[in-house]
Amino acid sequence: MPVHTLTLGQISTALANKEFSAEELTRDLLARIEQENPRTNAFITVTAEQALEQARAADARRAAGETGALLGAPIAHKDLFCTQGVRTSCGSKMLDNFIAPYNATVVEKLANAGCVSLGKTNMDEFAMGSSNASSYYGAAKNPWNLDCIPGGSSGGSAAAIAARMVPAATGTDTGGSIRQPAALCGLTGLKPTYGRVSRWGMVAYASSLDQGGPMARDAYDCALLLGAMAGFDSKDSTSVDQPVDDYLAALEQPLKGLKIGLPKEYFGAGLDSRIGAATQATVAELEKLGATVKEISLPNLQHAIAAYYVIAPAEASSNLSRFDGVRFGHRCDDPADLTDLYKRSRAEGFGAEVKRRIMVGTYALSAGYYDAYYIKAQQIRRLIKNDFLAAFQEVDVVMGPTTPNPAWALCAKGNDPVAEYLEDIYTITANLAGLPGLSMPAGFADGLPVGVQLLAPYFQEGRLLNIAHQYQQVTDWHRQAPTGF
Ligand SMILES: NC(=O)C[C@H](N)C(=O)O
Repeated sequence: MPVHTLTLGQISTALANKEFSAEELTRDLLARIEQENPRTNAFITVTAEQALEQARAADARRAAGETGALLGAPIAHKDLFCTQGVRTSCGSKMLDNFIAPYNATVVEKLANAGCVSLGKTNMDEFAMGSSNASSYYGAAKNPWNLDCIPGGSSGGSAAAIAARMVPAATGTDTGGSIRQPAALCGLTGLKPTYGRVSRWGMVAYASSLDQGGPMARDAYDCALLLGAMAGFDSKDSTSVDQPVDDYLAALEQPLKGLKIGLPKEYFGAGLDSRIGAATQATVAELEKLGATVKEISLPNLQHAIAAYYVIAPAEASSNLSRFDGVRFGHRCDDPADLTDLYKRSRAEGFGAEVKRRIMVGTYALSAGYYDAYYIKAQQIRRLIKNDFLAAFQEVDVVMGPTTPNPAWALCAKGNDPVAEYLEDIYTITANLAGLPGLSMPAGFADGLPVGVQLLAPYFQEGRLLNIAHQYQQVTDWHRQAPTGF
């Protein structure tokens, strides 16, 4: 089998069995990226030399007797994780010239585990979007249909994995940015509990919502990666000091007795009926594995988009104020004075969607409107969290579609930001409540992948991976590859 078709788990076994070296594997995948990246635009930067160096180091560590499962494992990083000596653009002209002076904790942890990073993946500008269309570097394309979006904002990571350029990648999820592109590209993606994975060196978008996590083809690979990414970090004040579970061991637990809740609000108007049917078929499959299913209610779901699109822009307007043309990033030519420098650097450096959110967020936080918008949104957030806490009194996990629709045509929603915001309806509540969520492949609609989402109580990532893994033992949606890749 060509190496690019292997999952991370298969690669790990093959490297341990010395079927190939990390360096040989890396060379093959770099050639694969050279061939497939022009069609998909999944990578913003390919770090060939550094990857080969890391691969040789992994081979040397193995020769010296080390046996780690990720020793020599190829990955890619979403381009908002700081990578020392490598451009970290956040998909923005603003950071097109920014070479990070240090590694994000996630990057460091995966490198220490022996991972080989092949490069930095495309994304919506500053992670604002659900299509990857707002990237300064052009949209990434969905390998299942190159005329469609791969989802966003971690669209480049999703496209790179679906196109078999790399078996796994990091993503970040503020309102669905791991789970939605995973769903639209036929992948498995996990947003951990808020605080589970360090955000040090992860460029901030909306700090009370952002969380990094793994994207891969199956739950096994996500478990492998999450085990290396998760853990307390004193450099991130939102990091939670709680032991990391053995996610690989959790995979094997039988599902007998698992109680699944299906929120009735998930199956109303706006849901593509084919995705509704795929979700029901997934439920039936899990019932066969011993789960029981119950209808539940999340009554405040209807307010989630409105609340999110106040809170996220509000936090973004604050976080992005640091990009002022003074310390780093884009600076306009020949500024007349300091005000002119700020104004023109920001006007030139940010794209339309980022500007829209800075303006919305600044408005929502302004003195006269703070109570009416920001405080109200925070109150709704509490109601949404309470809905979940009540649901988890009755069931172990909440399940539903990841997205209301499959991937749409590139630019189809270009002039209608709200239409794109509505695509986040099922994913943003996990961020508002801080809960872990996973999307797994569950079928197709007209040849485009469809995902099902599982949500669990805080720090039960192992449970989510367990359910997805058991489901993936009896289904093969996750094994399908897009035609031509
Ligand atoms: N960053 C995310 O999680 C994506 C979400 N659609 C947003 O634009 O905020």
